[in-house]
Amino acid sequence: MLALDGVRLTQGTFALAADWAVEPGARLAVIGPSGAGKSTLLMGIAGFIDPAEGRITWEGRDITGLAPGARPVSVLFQEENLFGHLSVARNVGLGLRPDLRLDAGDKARVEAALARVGLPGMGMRLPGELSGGQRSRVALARVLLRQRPVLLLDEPFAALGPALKREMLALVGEIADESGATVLMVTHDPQDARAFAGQTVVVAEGRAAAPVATGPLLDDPPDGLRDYLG
Ligand SMILES: Nc1ncnc2c1ncn2[C@@H]1O[C@H](COP(=O)(O)OP(=O)(O)OP(=O)(O)O)[C@@H](O)[C@H]1O
Repeated sequence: MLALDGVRLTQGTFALAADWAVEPGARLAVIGPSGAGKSTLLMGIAGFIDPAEGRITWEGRDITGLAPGARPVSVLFQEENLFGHLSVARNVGLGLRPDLRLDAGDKARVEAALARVGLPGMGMRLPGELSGGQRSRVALARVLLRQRPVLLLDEPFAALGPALKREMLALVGEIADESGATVLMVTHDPQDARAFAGQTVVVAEGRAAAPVATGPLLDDPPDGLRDYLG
């Protein structure tokens, strides 16, 4: 279980409170107005922002003081997640070994991860030689290899067209099901939330609310959320 226990995250004068927990394997959409603190929430869980108050636990273990790399967490951001000068295989290999000293077994795992995301045999290419959708798949392959139980997605496919975005969300869903990962995904698109996430966290007015069932929330949103959804 991932638990946010009386957590308060601050960035400058901005503050966000969160006090809830999610079961392992849950899929959560994180929605709310621009600037409300969705990325702040993810960065707090990932360890890029230290909470001013409270603690974050994973399976009962306090992870609040751990560096990002030591947390049971992988993050996929919206911006390009790849190094342009490294081959696709080496970009993926970074998920296994940041020093890129990959032995034969590591290389086989990289190739298997590329095959899993539908890019078999593409390892020698540079990211610039791939389409946007293929680059998203490479970033996903790296996350897959890291095998962390919590996956944080910050609008990772916002730059893709609707059909490609649906395809990528379906792929993330399949991979999350296979690995049992807990997934939190920031999105501005209610359709993504419906398609991908059984539960939704609404971030607004300085609070990341406890997750609630996505369908009923979007069918009959509270006033503040209704304004945001338009
Ligand atoms: N480095 C920073 N220093 C000070 N304030 C910051 C910093 N980064 C973000 N903020 C403020 O924190 C608040 C929350 O930002 P955050 O990026 O978490 O919002 P968001 O909900 O993810 O927005 P969007 O949907 O636009 O990406 C904003 O008011 C922002 O101005």
